[in-house]
Amino acid sequence: MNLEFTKYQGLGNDFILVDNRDSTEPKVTPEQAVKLCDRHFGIGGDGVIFALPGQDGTDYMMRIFNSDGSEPEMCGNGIRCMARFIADLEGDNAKESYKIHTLAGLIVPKLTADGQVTVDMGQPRLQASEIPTTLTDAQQQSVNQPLEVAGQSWQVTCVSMGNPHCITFVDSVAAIDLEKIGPQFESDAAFPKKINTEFIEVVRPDYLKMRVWERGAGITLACGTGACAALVASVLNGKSDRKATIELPGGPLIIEWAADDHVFMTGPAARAFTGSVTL
Ligand SMILES: N[C@@H](CCC[C@H](N)C(=O)O)C(=O)O
Repeated sequence: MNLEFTKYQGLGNDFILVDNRDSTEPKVTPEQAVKLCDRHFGIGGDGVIFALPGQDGTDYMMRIFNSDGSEPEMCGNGIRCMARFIADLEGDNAKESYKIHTLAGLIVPKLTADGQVTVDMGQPRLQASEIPTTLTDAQQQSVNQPLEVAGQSWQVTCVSMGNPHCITFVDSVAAIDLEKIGPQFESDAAFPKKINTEFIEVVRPDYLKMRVWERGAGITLACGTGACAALVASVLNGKSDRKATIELPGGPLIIEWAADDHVFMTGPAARAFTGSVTL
Protein backbone atom coordinates (compact mmCIF):
# COMPACT_ATOMS: atom_id res chain seq x y z
CA MET A 1 0.00 0.00 0.00
CA ASN A 2 1.16 3.52 -0.83
CA LEU A 3 0.84 6.12 1.92
CA GLU A 4 0.77 9.87 1.23
CA PHE A 5 2.14 11.89 4.12
CA THR A 6 3.30 15.37 5.07
CA LYS A 7 6.03 16.02 7.56
CA TYR A 8 5.54 18.89 10.07
CA GLN A 9 7.56 20.08 13.02
CA GLY A 10 6.95 22.24 16.06
CA LEU A 11 10.27 23.42 17.52
CA GLY A 12 11.96 20.38 16.00
CA ASN A 13 9.50 17.92 17.58
CA ASP A 14 8.69 16.29 14.24
CA PHE A 15 5.74 14.26 13.03
CA ILE A 16 4.51 12.35 9.99
CA LEU A 17 0.97 13.60 9.36
CA VAL A 18 -1.55 11.32 7.66
CA ASP A 19 -4.82 12.49 6.07
CA ASN A 20 -7.15 9.96 7.68
CA ARG A 21 -10.41 11.89 7.12
CA ASP A 22 -11.99 9.01 5.15
CA SER A 23 -11.68 6.40 7.89
CA THR A 24 -12.16 6.13 11.67
CA GLU A 25 -9.20 3.73 12.01
CA PRO A 26 -5.55 4.85 11.56
CA LYS A 27 -4.17 3.85 8.15
CA VAL A 28 -0.88 2.79 9.73
CA THR A 29 -0.34 0.11 12.39
CA PRO A 30 1.87 0.75 15.45
CA GLU A 31 4.50 -1.59 13.91
CA GLN A 32 4.47 0.38 10.65
CA ALA A 33 4.74 3.63 12.63
CA VAL A 34 7.96 2.39 14.24
CA LYS A 35 9.44 1.76 10.78
CA LEU A 36 8.27 5.11 9.37
CA CYS A 37 9.75 7.01 12.35
CA ASP A 38 13.17 5.35 11.98
CA ARG A 39 15.64 8.16 11.13
CA HIS A 40 17.97 5.87 9.17
CA PHE A 41 15.67 3.36 7.46
CA GLY A 42 12.39 5.34 7.33
CA ILE A 43 11.08 8.90 6.93
CA GLY A 44 12.16 9.85 10.44
CA GLY A 45 9.99 11.40 13.15
CA ASP A 46 9.06 11.51 16.82
CA GLY A 47 5.63 10.11 15.96
CA VAL A 48 2.88 9.54 13.39
CA ILE A 49 -0.28 11.66 13.68
CA PHE A 50 -3.64 10.82 12.11
CA ALA A 51 -6.28 13.46 11.23
CA LEU A 52 -9.49 11.40 11.64
CA PRO A 53 -13.16 12.41 11.32
CA GLY A 54 -14.48 14.32 14.34
CA GLN A 55 -16.85 12.87 16.89
CA ASP A 56 -19.20 14.29 19.56
CA GLY A 57 -19.54 17.58 17.63
CA THR A 58 -15.81 18.14 17.10
CA ASP A 59 -14.21 19.04 13.75
CA TYR A 60 -11.58 16.28 13.82
CA MET A 61 -10.09 13.57 15.97
CA MET A 62 -6.33 13.34 16.50
CA ARG A 63 -4.59 10.08 17.26
CA ILE A 64 -0.85 9.63 17.51
CA PHE A 65 1.64 6.79 17.75
CA ASN A 66 4.98 7.51 19.43
CA SER A 67 8.14 6.45 17.55
CA ASP A 68 8.16 3.20 19.59
CA GLY A 69 4.57 2.40 18.45
CA SER A 70 2.86 3.19 21.79
CA GLU A 71 -0.20 5.43 21.75
CA PRO A 72 -0.22 8.50 24.00
CA GLU A 73 -3.36 10.39 24.99
CA MET A 74 -2.15 13.80 23.79
CA CYS A 75 0.68 15.69 22.13
CA GLY A 76 1.06 19.46 22.43
CA ASN A 77 3.48 20.15 19.59
CA GLY A 78 1.63 17.53 17.57
CA ILE A 79 -1.74 19.26 17.90
CA ARG A 80 -0.22 22.54 16.66
CA CYS A 81 1.14 20.61 13.65
CA MET A 82 -2.25 18.91 13.19
CA ALA A 83 -4.03 22.31 13.16
CA ARG A 84 -1.63 23.61 10.51
CA PHE A 85 -2.02 20.36 8.50
CA ILE A 86 -5.84 20.58 8.53
CA ALA A 87 -5.75 24.26 7.54
CA ASP A 88 -3.40 23.37 4.64
CA LEU A 89 -5.72 20.50 3.56
CA GLU A 90 -8.82 22.71 3.74
CA GLY A 91 -7.20 25.57 1.78
CA ASP A 92 -9.67 28.43 1.26
CA ASN A 93 -12.18 26.77 3.61
CA ALA A 94 -9.72 26.68 6.51
CA LYS A 95 -10.99 27.92 9.86
CA GLU A 96 -9.10 30.03 12.37
CA SER A 97 -9.76 27.57 15.17
CA TYR A 98 -10.64 23.87 15.39
CA LYS A 99 -12.32 21.64 17.98
CA ILE A 100 -10.21 18.50 18.12
CA HIS A 101 -11.18 15.35 19.96
CA THR A 102 -8.21 13.51 21.52
CA LEU A 103 -7.86 10.58 23.90
CA ALA A 104 -7.33 13.29 26.56
CA GLY A 105 -10.60 15.09 25.66
CA LEU A 106 -11.40 18.27 23.72
CA ILE A 107 -8.45 20.45 22.67
CA VAL A 108 -8.86 23.76 20.81
CA PRO A 109 -5.97 25.13 18.69
CA LYS A 110 -6.21 28.61 17.14
CA LEU A 111 -4.02 29.56 14.17
CA THR A 112 -2.59 33.03 13.81
CA ALA A 113 -1.27 34.76 10.68
CA ASP A 114 2.32 34.87 11.97
CA GLY A 115 2.60 31.05 11.81
CA GLN A 116 2.05 30.61 15.55
CA VAL A 117 -0.67 28.41 17.05
CA THR A 118 -2.22 29.05 20.46
CA VAL A 119 -3.80 25.98 22.02
CA ASP A 120 -6.30 25.76 24.86
CA MET A 121 -4.82 22.63 26.44
CA GLY A 122 -7.59 22.27 29.02
CA GLN A 123 -7.12 21.84 32.77
CA PRO A 124 -4.10 20.14 34.34
CA ARG A 125 -4.91 17.03 36.38
CA LEU A 126 -3.10 16.86 39.67
CA GLN A 127 -4.46 13.97 41.73
CA ALA A 128 -2.05 11.02 41.94
CA SER A 129 -4.71 8.66 40.51
CA GLU A 130 -5.09 10.90 37.44
CA ILE A 131 -1.36 10.98 36.59
CA PRO A 132 -1.17 8.02 37.46
CA THR A 133 1.49 7.66 40.13
CA THR A 134 1.83 5.72 43.35
CA LEU A 135 4.06 8.41 44.91
CA THR A 136 1.20 9.65 47.12
CA ASP A 137 -2.32 8.52 48.06
CA ALA A 138 -4.73 8.42 45.10
CA GLN A 139 -6.62 11.64 46.00
CA GLN A 140 -3.51 13.66 46.88
CA GLN A 141 -1.31 15.83 44.67
CA SER A 142 2.26 14.64 44.12
CA VAL A 143 4.09 17.93 44.65
CA ASN A 144 7.76 18.02 45.68
CA GLN A 145 7.84 14.31 46.55
CA PRO A 146 11.06 12.32 47.03
CA LEU A 147 11.83 9.70 44.37
CA GLU A 148 14.89 7.46 44.12
CA VAL A 149 16.05 6.94 40.50
CA ALA A 150 19.46 5.85 39.19
CA GLY A 151 20.86 5.73 42.72
CA GLN A 152 20.01 9.40 43.33
CA SER A 153 17.29 11.09 45.35
CA TRP A 154 15.14 13.58 43.38
CA GLN A 155 12.29 15.88 44.45
CA VAL A 156 9.56 15.49 41.82
CA THR A 157 6.17 16.98 40.99
CA CYS A 158 3.68 15.08 38.82
CA VAL A 159 1.15 16.69 36.47
CA SER A 160 -1.11 15.19 33.80
CA MET A 161 -1.99 17.21 30.71
CA GLY A 162 -3.98 14.17 29.57
CA ASN A 163 -0.62 12.38 29.40
CA PRO A 164 1.67 11.88 32.42
CA HIS A 165 4.62 14.10 33.37
CA CYS A 166 7.18 14.08 36.17
CA ILE A 167 8.99 17.39 36.72
CA THR A 168 12.29 17.90 38.56
CA PHE A 169 13.93 21.27 39.27
CA VAL A 170 17.70 21.31 38.80
CA ASP A 171 20.46 23.92 38.97
CA SER A 172 21.56 23.25 35.38
CA VAL A 173 19.66 21.33 32.68
CA ALA A 174 22.90 21.06 30.69
CA ALA A 175 24.45 18.98 33.47
CA ILE A 176 21.73 16.27 33.36
CA ASP A 177 22.73 12.96 31.75
CA LEU A 178 19.34 12.55 30.05
CA GLU A 179 20.37 9.53 27.98
CA LYS A 180 21.14 7.59 31.17
CA ILE A 181 18.52 8.94 33.60
CA GLY A 182 15.57 9.37 31.22
CA PRO A 183 14.82 5.68 30.57
CA GLN A 184 15.04 4.92 34.29
CA PHE A 185 12.45 7.59 35.15
CA GLU A 186 10.25 6.42 32.24
CA SER A 187 10.03 2.86 33.54
CA ASP A 188 10.07 3.53 37.29
CA ALA A 189 7.55 1.44 39.25
CA ALA A 190 5.97 4.64 40.65
CA PHE A 191 4.43 5.27 37.21
CA PRO A 192 2.07 2.46 36.11
CA LYS A 193 1.55 4.00 32.63
CA LYS A 194 5.22 5.09 32.37
CA ILE A 195 6.10 8.79 32.38
CA ASN A 196 7.43 11.76 30.41
CA THR A 197 10.26 13.39 32.38
CA GLU A 198 11.12 17.09 32.37
CA PHE A 199 14.13 18.74 33.98
CA ILE A 200 13.65 22.46 34.66
CA GLU A 201 16.13 25.23 35.39
CA VAL A 202 14.48 28.41 36.67
CA VAL A 203 16.32 31.36 35.13
CA ARG A 204 13.70 33.92 36.25
CA PRO A 205 10.07 33.52 37.39
CA ASP A 206 9.00 34.28 33.81
CA TYR A 207 11.76 32.29 32.05
CA LEU A 208 12.51 28.58 32.46
CA LYS A 209 14.84 26.22 30.63
CA MET A 210 13.70 22.65 30.00
CA ARG A 211 15.06 19.34 28.69
CA VAL A 212 12.82 16.34 28.24
CA TRP A 213 12.90 12.56 27.99
CA GLU A 214 9.62 11.52 26.38
CA ARG A 215 7.80 8.28 27.07
CA GLY A 216 7.92 6.22 23.87
CA ALA A 217 10.20 8.65 22.01
CA GLY A 218 13.28 9.38 24.16
CA ILE A 219 15.08 12.73 23.93
CA THR A 220 13.17 15.21 21.77
CA LEU A 221 13.88 18.85 20.92
CA ALA A 222 10.60 19.98 22.51
CA CYS A 223 7.48 18.71 24.26
CA GLY A 224 4.35 20.87 24.38
CA THR A 225 2.44 18.94 27.03
CA GLY A 226 5.71 18.73 28.98
CA ALA A 227 6.17 22.51 28.87
CA CYS A 228 2.56 23.00 30.08
CA ALA A 229 3.06 20.47 32.90
CA ALA A 230 6.37 22.12 33.83
CA LEU A 231 4.77 25.58 34.12
CA VAL A 232 2.01 24.16 36.34
CA ALA A 233 4.61 22.36 38.49
CA SER A 234 6.66 25.56 38.75
CA VAL A 235 3.64 27.52 39.98
CA LEU A 236 2.71 24.77 42.48
CA ASN A 237 6.27 24.89 43.85
CA GLY A 238 6.31 28.71 44.04
CA LYS A 239 9.07 28.97 41.43
CA SER A 240 7.44 30.84 38.56
CA ASP A 241 4.75 33.26 37.47
CA ARG A 242 1.56 31.85 35.94
CA LYS A 243 2.85 32.92 32.51
CA ALA A 244 6.38 32.15 31.39
CA THR A 245 8.61 31.47 28.40
CA ILE A 246 9.95 27.93 28.40
CA GLU A 247 13.18 27.56 26.44
CA LEU A 248 13.59 24.10 24.93
CA PRO A 249 16.49 22.80 22.80
CA GLY A 250 14.26 23.42 19.71
CA GLY A 251 13.17 26.95 20.75
CA PRO A 252 10.74 28.77 23.04
CA LEU A 253 7.10 28.14 23.97
CA ILE A 254 4.91 30.65 25.83
CA ILE A 255 2.81 28.91 28.47
CA GLU A 256 0.07 30.45 30.63
CA TRP A 257 -1.96 28.81 33.40
CA ALA A 258 -4.97 31.13 33.22
CA ALA A 259 -7.33 32.12 36.04
CA ASP A 260 -10.02 29.76 34.65
CA ASP A 261 -7.58 26.86 35.31
CA HIS A 262 -6.99 26.21 31.58
CA VAL A 263 -3.42 26.07 30.30
CA PHE A 264 -2.60 27.93 27.05
CA MET A 265 0.40 27.10 24.89
CA THR A 266 1.69 29.30 22.05
CA GLY A 267 4.35 28.18 19.59
CA PRO A 268 5.13 27.55 15.93
CA ALA A 269 4.17 24.69 13.61
CA ALA A 270 5.57 24.38 10.10
CA ARG A 271 5.40 22.05 7.12
CA ALA A 272 8.73 20.45 6.19
CA PHE A 273 7.94 18.30 3.14
CA THR A 274 5.38 16.03 1.48
CA GLY A 275 5.97 12.54 0.13
CA SER A 276 4.67 9.06 -0.38
CA VAL A 277 6.01 5.80 0.96
CA THR A 278 5.24 2.13 0.38
CA LEU A 279 4.06 0.35 3.51
N1 LIG B 1 5.92 15.56 22.12
C1 LIG B 1 4.64 15.60 22.66
C2 LIG B 1 4.21 14.50 23.59
C3 LIG B 1 4.06 13.17 22.82
C4 LIG B 1 3.50 12.06 23.68
C5 LIG B 1 4.44 11.56 24.73
N2 LIG B 1 5.63 10.98 24.17
C6 LIG B 1 3.70 10.54 25.62
O1 LIG B 1 3.89 9.31 25.46
O2 LIG B 1 2.91 10.97 26.46
C7 LIG B 1 4.18 16.98 23.07
O3 LIG B 1 4.60 17.93 22.40
O4 LIG B 1 3.35 17.12 23.97
